[in-house]
Amino acid sequence: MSSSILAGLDLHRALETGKIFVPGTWDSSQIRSSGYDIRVARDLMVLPGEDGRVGRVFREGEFHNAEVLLQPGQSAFFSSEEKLQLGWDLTGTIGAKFALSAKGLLLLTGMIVDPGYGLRRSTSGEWFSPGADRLRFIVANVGPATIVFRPGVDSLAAVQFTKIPTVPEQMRREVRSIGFDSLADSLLSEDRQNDAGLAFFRSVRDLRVNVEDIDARVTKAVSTVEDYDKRLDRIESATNTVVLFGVYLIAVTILGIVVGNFPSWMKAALEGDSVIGKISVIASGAVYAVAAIGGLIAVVVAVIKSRRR
Ligand SMILES: Nc1ccn([C@H]2C[C@H](O)[C@@H](COP(=O)(O)OP(=O)(O)OP(=O)(O)O)O2)c(=O)n1
Repeated sequence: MSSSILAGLDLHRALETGKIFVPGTWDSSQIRSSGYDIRVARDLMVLPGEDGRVGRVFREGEFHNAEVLLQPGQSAFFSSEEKLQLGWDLTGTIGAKFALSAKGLLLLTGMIVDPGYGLRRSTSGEWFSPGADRLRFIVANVGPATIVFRPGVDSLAAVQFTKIPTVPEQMRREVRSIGFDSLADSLLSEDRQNDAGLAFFRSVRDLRVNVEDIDARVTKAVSTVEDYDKRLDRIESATNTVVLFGVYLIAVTILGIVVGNFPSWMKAALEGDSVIGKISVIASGAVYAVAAIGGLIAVVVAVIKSRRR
């Protein structure tokens, strides 16, 4: 007999006869034309804590119905709402859902659901379903925005079931997931020492928090330096004004002395006999007056300019 993917009526029939999930744990709205969308369970999950680290643990039967927010960089452990009891003639293939991948959800999962997953062998050798086994996933938000999950409602992964030749009696084994057992030890135990498969994403998140902290400090330092720069500018401008004012005062004082005494120097030179003396007094008086007035104008212009800065 060849293998074939369960689709349409065959898929419905397999679901309704309990060959895939434990009755009451699956929902017909999740059926696709050739597969089934697994939902996030309301229990058996580990959610990020307050500081973004693995924190809140919901064990089997501890229900959490509120929305789960997965911030960028955060990761979580989820189980399927559906409980499995897969027949010996079926196998499942798990895949990510593109709508979630497009948001940046990274789904860490095994790919295969083995025939007989969820079944146990009794001491008398009979196979039965205790109705307990789920699928388990580690997810990480590696996207830019918060991803929201409604436990018991939202889809998490897709599964395609394939009809295969029935596993012969002598080859049947209870299917255990060593991966989950080791996760259960580290994530669900009271004494949680690490974040199991989630550590990488926590480290990335911690790194981002550190970088944001450094960024904030650099921005603050730059603004402080700019502040000091402005203050230095103001001090420099005030100092220049004081110096210019000093120069102005000296210039005005000398000008005052010269203007006050010039008539008497002029009179003495004109009454004297020396022609050179007369010319030099008149020339030096004129040069001094031009230089002093020019200097005064230059100082006033410089003061006005420095005040405008
Ligand atoms: N996301 C998944 C994928 C698989 N399984 C279940 C169904 C599989 O039949 C069983 C074993 O699958 P894997 O081989 O992928 O898991 P492990 O590597 O943990 O198991 P093992 O080491 O036994 O191969 O685990 C699960 O619970 N959750």
